[in-house]
This record gives sequence, structure tokens and C-alpha cells, in this order.
Amino acid sequence: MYSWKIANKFRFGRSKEEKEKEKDKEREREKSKDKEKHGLFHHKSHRSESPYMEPPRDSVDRKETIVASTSSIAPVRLSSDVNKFPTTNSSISTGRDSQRTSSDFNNMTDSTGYASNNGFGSSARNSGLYGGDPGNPNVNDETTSSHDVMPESEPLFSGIMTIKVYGGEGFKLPVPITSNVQILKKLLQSGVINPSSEDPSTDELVSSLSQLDLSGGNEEENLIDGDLATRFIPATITLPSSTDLNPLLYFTIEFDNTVATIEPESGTISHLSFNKISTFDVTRKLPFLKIDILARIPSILLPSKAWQQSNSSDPYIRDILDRINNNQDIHLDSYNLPLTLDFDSATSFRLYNHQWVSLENGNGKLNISVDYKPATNRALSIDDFDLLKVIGKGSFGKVMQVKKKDTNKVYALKAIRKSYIVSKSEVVHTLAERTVLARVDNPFIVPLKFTFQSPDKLYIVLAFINGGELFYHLQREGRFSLSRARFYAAELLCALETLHNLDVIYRDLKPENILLDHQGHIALCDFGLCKLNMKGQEKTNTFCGTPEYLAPELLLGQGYSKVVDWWTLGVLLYEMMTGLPPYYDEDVPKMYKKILQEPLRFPDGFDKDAKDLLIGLLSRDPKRRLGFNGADEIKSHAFFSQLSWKRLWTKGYIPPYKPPVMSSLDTSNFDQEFTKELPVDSVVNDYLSESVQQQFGGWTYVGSEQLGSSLAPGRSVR
Ligand SMILES: Nc1ncnc2c1ncn2[C@@H]1O[C@H](COP(=O)(O)OP(=O)(O)OP(=O)(O)O)[C@@H](O)[C@H]1O
Repeated sequence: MYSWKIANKFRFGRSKEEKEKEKDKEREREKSKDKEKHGLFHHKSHRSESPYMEPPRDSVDRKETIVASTSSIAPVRLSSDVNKFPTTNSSISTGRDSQRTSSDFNNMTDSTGYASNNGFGSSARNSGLYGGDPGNPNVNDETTSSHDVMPESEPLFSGIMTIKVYGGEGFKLPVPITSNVQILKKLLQSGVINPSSEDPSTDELVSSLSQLDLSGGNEEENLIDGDLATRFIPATITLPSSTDLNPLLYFTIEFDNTVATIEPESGTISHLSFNKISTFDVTRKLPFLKIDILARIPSILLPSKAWQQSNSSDPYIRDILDRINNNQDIHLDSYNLPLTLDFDSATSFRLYNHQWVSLENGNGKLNISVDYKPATNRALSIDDFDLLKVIGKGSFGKVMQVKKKDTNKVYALKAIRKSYIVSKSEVVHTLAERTVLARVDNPFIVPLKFTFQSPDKLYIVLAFINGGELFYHLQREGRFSLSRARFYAAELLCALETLHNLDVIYRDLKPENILLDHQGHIALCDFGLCKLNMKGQEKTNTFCGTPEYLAPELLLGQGYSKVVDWWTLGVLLYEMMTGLPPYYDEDVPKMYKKILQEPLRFPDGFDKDAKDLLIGLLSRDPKRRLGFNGADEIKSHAFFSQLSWKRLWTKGYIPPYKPPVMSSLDTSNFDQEFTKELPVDSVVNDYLSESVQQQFGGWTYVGSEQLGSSLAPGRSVR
């Protein structure tokens, strides 16, 4: 993942330009130190010298995944050999980032003298059949062929769901708003109050409102109680300083992590009219769709600061006021609308007909209809999408924000050049990514919508997750509060548990691979390092992952099982709570040595339960690591005792932080380096032999597990 990219220490073969940049950076750092010494910086707080305390975050680079496919390059004998760890600079083929050719890869010898040739010839590598430890029968290595990672056939299922929202009733504002006459006048003029009623004119209404004792006991300020406001205040307003219409209330419908925002057309807060239609691509039989009601109250409508201070002893009100003052939307209520998609219907179907749906906590109701229409299972092509923005670049190609032409739904589309992955011997990993995504069904894993291919490229269409990477948020904030770290760890634990239940090891947990959705829930992405078919305690031996997150058994080349993922969960929790991974060192071999030998240290005052959990997860002996006997072991730890896993599973907790996302089109959480690029699907003219093309058979996915190798014409869009 490359957004918010900063200089990368772990890439090897750094160019002259990069080295120059680093020197410049070093000079800048020196200058900064000088400035700090002379008191020119007052915004940076001093940090402890303690090794486990947080250094300036900007000294921690984006962590680069390393992908090496041999078991023989990793083993290091403790202590005497500890300085001979393979590093990305010397010995580990990064696979994705390496400039080496595949034949270099075959005969590579690292600086420690460990040969990296795994016994497979170059033809095997070129066809993606690489990796492994042929000498060790107990070890399951990357000898998987494309047939092993290709999905079994499953019944076809896909369609289009149309949701019509007619109106809503009974909503209210969660806080009183100011009754300043100027503002009220503007507000009341800005919406259609209630065309059918015999309401007095705006002026009359304003004057009658200002004569009311609306202060609710507060003599000094004239306020309109949230409940009362509902009858007068339009649902959509223009503010004194603007001409734009803003909804005070809106709601979102979420299906399979694709979100539609429904804003009112007219009416007052207690009596809204929507008249909106939204269509969703259905590729999985999910049991419900999620409806959330949110308030977007401009801070100009809030009572004075003095009022806020004297009335914020209630944590609920305080939280709401904080959010409004920080321009955040307030979650008011939600409802999981049950869906019965479990039918084999070749014809259209009405699931709800003008149904009034009451929200969970009784804060209003909505009138809706839901229709389902089965789709014709044809393979998609790039022509089915409008390309909107570039949002990121992976090692194999770019990721674009796109809009599907028929449903108008916004997705992330990852385009991968076939010839490139073949040349990097990454066919198996790429197929594994698609297979895992197609099989997995977990609320905290980015949902796959479709895959298709052209003669030159593979395409993956995913739900567009627009709250930004966890890495980005952690960088900005330094560290997270205990409850926020716990929330993310719990959702990730569920995601990893699901993968393990499918016999998949994830292998690359880190903040860079975790996205936040529009509400602030976790969406794990980048499944390019997944290892499939890992039953029980079965071991594999491929040296891959991210240096800071490598588990000791992986470094020691002893073979590793699913339990490595629990180590990485521990590293991530530690990083979220302190700002740095536990054994972080700029020098990679030193960091590996620390991972194997250094005691685990905690800052003073570290939460007792968190400490105990981390000691369990970061146990160097995989057999004694918490989670060795399954995820339940971790779930029942005291650190999570306040959590209902059932509720968590349904996204039932309101996330502690909501990223600033205005709509499904919003790309403000993505690096401008990408978003300012022209979104084009570049033309390539690679020749791929029939046998190479055959490896990609079964790639195509439109909600069914398999549409074979169907090749779309692959016209490039300009
Ligand atoms: N579903 C998504 N929604 C929003 N953004 C996404 C999505 N998937 C990927 N991205 C963005 O695109 C970037 C690259 O994606 P990704 O990491 O999957 O590519 P990759 O080639 O596998 O990367 P890597 O080189 O790290 O393996 C990510 O950093 C992320 O910012």
C-alpha cells in the first residue's frame, strides 16, 4: 500500500535518487534538532529516551512487505548467527519489489551464505510453481499450483437489489439548538417546511418561537429543545454563510460494505420526505442490510461554549458536543433489516413492500420497499465501469475508484498486469488472494465484488473503503486510546479467526493493510500473502511478512503455523497503544535480534489486562502463545471481558472514531499524489502463451465461484 508514502527503508537496491533523498532527509533532521535545541519548535513534545517509548512518529517508515518463497534463506542459529539475518537489502527476494529476474531468484545466495535455491527449476518458477522445502516432509510450502488455489465450483448467485426510500417519521435532534433569530430565520427559509400543512409563515414562526420559553430552565440562553425543533426545523438547511443545502439528518444503507447515503428531499426533521432509489450489486447472500441514521449538525447551531461547559457532565452529551465541534456526524440509531435472499429465483422478487421500519432504539421509522432481481451471469469488463480517480498503487498496478455503470455503485478496482506477475513468480499468490476473497465472508474483511480479466490484465473489484488506512490515522495521532486499540484489535481478531477457520494464514497483518470504513470499522485488505490449505497446526516455511511483524519461529526457519497471525496481532496491538512495534529498530538485523532475544517492555502505567494479553500473544514459543488452541483463547481474555462478541460481529458497536467521509465518492482520505492522476486503464500489449493464460482460468467471479477463464475483450479505456 503506497498512499501517504514515505521513504522506505526496507526496499532493497535503493536508487541513487533515493539515497540522495535520504541524505536530504538526514540534513533536515539535523536542522530540526538544531531548531528544537534553540526553542524554535513549540509544537513537538519531548519524548522519552526509553527504548519502548514513542519516538517521533515520522521516524517510523511505512512498513514494506517482503515476499520470499524459500525456506532455506531464513534459518538463523540463535546468538552466534543472529547478525546474519537476511535483510531486504541483502538476501530476501522481495518478490514484489525486487528488481531481480526470476532466474536471479533461482540461484540467489545471500550474504550469510545460505543458498536460496529451493530446488525448483526456472520453468517451475515461471509458471508460478515455486517455493518449498523439498527436504522436509512435515512442512507445507508454496508448492501449490494454480489448480490448488483455484476455487471449487459453487452455485451461481448474483443479482441487483433495489431499495426505494419514501419517507421517515419521528426523528429528533440529540441536543438543543440555538434560537438566535437570525439563524432561525435563515434555517426556516431554507427548506420546505411542510408544504401540505397550514403552518404559519416563516416570520410568524420565528417570532412565535422566540417568544417561547425554550431555554429548558436555562435563563441566559434561548434554546430550542431537540424534540421541539423537530416540528419546525427543515431537514435540509442552508447556513448563513453558505448557499449549499445541508441535511441535518441523513441515513446510510450498507450492504456488503457498499454504502448508499440517502439525504432528505424535503420536510421537517420529524416528518421527512426522501423519495430516493438506490441499487446494490448482490454477490453474496448476506442476512441483512444495515441502516444507520446520522445527524450532521453545524456547530453554529450549538448553544454557547458556556452552556456546553455547564451541561456536559453527561458523557453522552459531552461526546455529541465534541463530535459536532469537530465537524463529525453523530450516529443516532440503526437497524439491521433482515433479508431473505436464500431462494433460487429466476424472476424478480419483492422483499419489502412500503414497509415501515422502526429503528432499534425507537428514534424514528422509515418507509421502504426492497426488490431483488437475479442477474444474467455474464463476465464483466472494464467497459462496465466509469473510472473516477486513482486511489493507490500496489506493487502490481494501480487501484482506482470506479463507478459501475448499471448500479452507479462506487468500488475500488485493482488492475494487475499478467505478464508482470508471471515475471515476478507471483501467480500463486495472486490467485490465492482472489480465492480467499471469494470464499471469505466476514464484516471486517474487504468484500470482493467481482473479478474479471482481459488478455493482458486481471481485475479485482472490491468494496470501496474510504476512511483511510489505519497506518495513516496512527501516524497522525501517534497512538490510540486503550478503548480504541481494543476495538480495532477485537474486529481484527474476528477477521483472522474467520481466515483460520478456512485454513488460511494471513501472514501480513500491519496498519498499512487495514482500512477504516466510512463509520470507522475495520476492513482488512491485501490478501497477497495468504497461505491456503493450512489445516490445524500444519506448518509452512516460506520466509515472508513485514520485518517489524515477523514472528520468532519464522525468523528461525523452524516452520510456522496459523499461530504466527496471533503474534502479529500482538505486535499490532502494542504498536497501536505505544506508537511503535515492540522490538522496533531502524537497523533490520538488530530488530530481528531483538525479536528473538530482548525482553518485552511496557511503558509505565500500561493497562494491566493489555499487558497480560500482550505477554500471551507475544510469547516466543508458538506452542505457549495465546491462541495456539484457537481464537477463543484470546477472546476470553480479561482484556476483552466487556465485549459481546456477538454484538461486535454484527458491527453492533459504534466505532470510537469516525473518519471524515462525506459520501461514497469522497477520496479525501487518499493521497493526492494518486488522486490527482488521470484515471486510465493503460494499454499493454504483452504476449502471453496459451499455457500461461491457462493459469488464470477460473479467475472470473461475478458472485458465483466460477465463470471459467472467460476473457473480456479487454478494450482499454482512455
Ligand atoms: N477496497 C479498497 N478500498 C479503498 N482503497 C483501497 C482498497 N484496496 C486497496 N486500496 C488502496 O490501494 C492501495 C494499494 O492496494 P493493495 O495494498 O491491495 O495493493 P498491493 O499491490 O497488494 O500492495 P502491496 O504492494 O502492499 O502488496 C492501498 O494502499 C489502499 O490505499
